[in-house]
Amino acid sequence: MPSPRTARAANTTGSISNEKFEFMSLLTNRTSTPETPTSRPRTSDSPVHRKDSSSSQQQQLPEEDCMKLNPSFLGIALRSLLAIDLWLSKKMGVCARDGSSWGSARPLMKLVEISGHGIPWICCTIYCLYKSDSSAGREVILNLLFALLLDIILVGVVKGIVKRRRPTQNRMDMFATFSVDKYSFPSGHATRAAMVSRFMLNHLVLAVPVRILVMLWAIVISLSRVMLGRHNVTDVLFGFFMGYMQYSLVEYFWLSPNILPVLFKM
Ligand SMILES: CC(C)=CCC/C(C)=C/CC/C(C)=C/COP(=O)(O)O
Repeated sequence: MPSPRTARAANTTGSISNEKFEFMSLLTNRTSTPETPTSRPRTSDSPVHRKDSSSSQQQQLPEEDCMKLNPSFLGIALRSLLAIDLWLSKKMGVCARDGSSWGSARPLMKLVEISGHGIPWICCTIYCLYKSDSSAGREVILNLLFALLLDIILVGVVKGIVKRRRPTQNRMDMFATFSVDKYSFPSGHATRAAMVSRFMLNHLVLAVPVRILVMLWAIVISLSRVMLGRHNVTDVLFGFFMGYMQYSLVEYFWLSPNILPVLFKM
C-alpha cells in the first residue's frame, strides 16, 4: 500500500512540484480541481521563464517558495482573526435590537453613545472657550477643540480609505452622521473617548474618583459600540489605539492661545 507521501506524489509531477502543490493547495480556489490549480500563474510558468533551463528553474524555486509561504500564512492568520472578530462581535452585540438578549438596555446604551458623540463635545467645548476668562483655561480648551476637530478629520479619512461595512446586526439609527459614518473602521466614538480621556487626565486637575470615572467612561463608550452592534471588536480596539495616539499628535502641535485673536479676526 503506498504511503500518503507517495500517493500525493502520484498526483503531481516531480518531487519539487509536489512540494509546491502541497503548499499551493492553501491558496487555490476551492472550486478548482486538483489537476487545474486556479491560483496566480507563477513567474516560472510564463513563456519567458519557460525558456530557462530546468536547472535554473530549480535554483529559483526555493526563493519563490519563501515569497509565497509568508503571504499565505499571513492571509490565513488575517482571515482567522477576521472570523473570530465577526463571531465575537455578533455574540457581544446583545443590545443591537430591541428584541436582543439585553434589548431593554438599548436606550441606556444610546445615552452612552450620545455622551461620546462629536456634536455635544464640540458644542460644549466652544461654549467653554467663549465663557473662559483665564488665559491658561482658554489654552487648554482651545487645544481640546483642536483635538476634537482633528479626530473627526482623521477618522473620516481612515473610514473613507478602509471602507469596512458596519456589522449586519447594526441598525443605522444614529443621529447626526456624515456619509463616511456608514463605514465602521475605526470607531469614531472609541477614538474620541480614548483621546478626550487622555487629554482630561493630563490637563485637568481631577480628584482620584473623577479620574477613575473618566477612565470608566472611555471603556464603557468603547464596549457600548460593540454591544449596540455598531462595530466589530477590531474597529473599537483600533479606534481606541488611534485615539490614544491622536492625543500625542495634539501634544506635539500644541496651539498657543495667541492664535485666538487671529482666528476671530478671520
Ligand atoms: C463641527 C462638526 C464638523 C461637527 C460634526 C460632528 C459629527 C457629526 C460627528 C460624527 C460623530 C459620529 C456619528 C461618529 C460615528 O461614530 P462611530 O463610533 O459609530 O464610528
